[in-house]
Amino acid sequence: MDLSLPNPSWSKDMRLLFDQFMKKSEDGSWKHLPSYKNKFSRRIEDIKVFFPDAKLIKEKISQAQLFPRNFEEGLGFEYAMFHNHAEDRTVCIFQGGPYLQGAPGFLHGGAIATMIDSTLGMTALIAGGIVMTANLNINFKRPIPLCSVVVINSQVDKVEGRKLFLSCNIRSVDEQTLYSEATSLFVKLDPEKSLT
Ligand SMILES: CCCCC/C=C\C/C=C\CCCCCCCC(=O)SCCNC(=O)CCNC(=O)[C@H](O)C(C)(C)COP(=O)(O)OP(=O)(O)OC[C@H]1O[C@@H](n2cnc3c(N)ncnc32)[C@H](O)[C@@H]1OP(=O)(O)O
Repeated sequence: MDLSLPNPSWSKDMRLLFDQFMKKSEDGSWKHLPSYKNKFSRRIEDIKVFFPDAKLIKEKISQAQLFPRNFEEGLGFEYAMFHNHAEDRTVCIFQGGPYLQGAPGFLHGGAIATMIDSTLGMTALIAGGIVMTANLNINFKRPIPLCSVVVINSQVDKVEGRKLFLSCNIRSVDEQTLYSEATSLFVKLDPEKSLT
């Protein structure tokens, strides 16, 4: 089940943004990225190269679920991503639910970091294949109100061999508030090196 499609917990803002990006996707310049709880099978052969322990693959990965998709509808991370291939960038529309509270009435910094890492990670994955986050720097500039909708804009800034440098920002829907900014380094995994 694609969990990045609208559901009844989505606010009017979230739905409006989703519809706008779906419209932009009609000419092929943007692409909606589906998102599943536990569908890793498409990449399982790639993953086996880096995690050669067959027992782990069979027992653990078959039970694995994507962390931000492990909340009941509307309570945690509601999000949808759209990718622009020509510009090497991804936009994530994100509504953080009540179970993501940090300071009273606001999102937890770890929840914000999760969505930043996920959005940058998807952008890096599309640009570079199997990558992992090596470094992530976040400036939290304004607190994000719980249950509000924000827009995460991420892009690939530079590629140097196996290293992909990406950045992103989080803004309010009206673009007037800059909530967070981040820079990151993703490293393309080397099939010659074991991760464990
Ligand atoms: C991984 C499987 C993906 C499969 C995808 C399937 C489906 C996708 C579905 C959903 C995707 C959602 C997206 C989620 C994204 C979430 C991503 C994460 O959170 S990953 C988890 C957190 N990260 C880690 O646990 C990584 C731990 N670190 C490592 O394993 C290693 O350090 C490494 C990052 C793999 C790099 O190790 P490696 O041996 O390969 O490289 P080197 O150490 O030789 O470094 C290469 C190069 O990079 C420079 N480097 C490395 N680290 C840093 C750093 N922290 N800061 C600065 N520079 C760094 C290093 O100096 C080398 O540079 P140079 O070549 O110039 O010498």
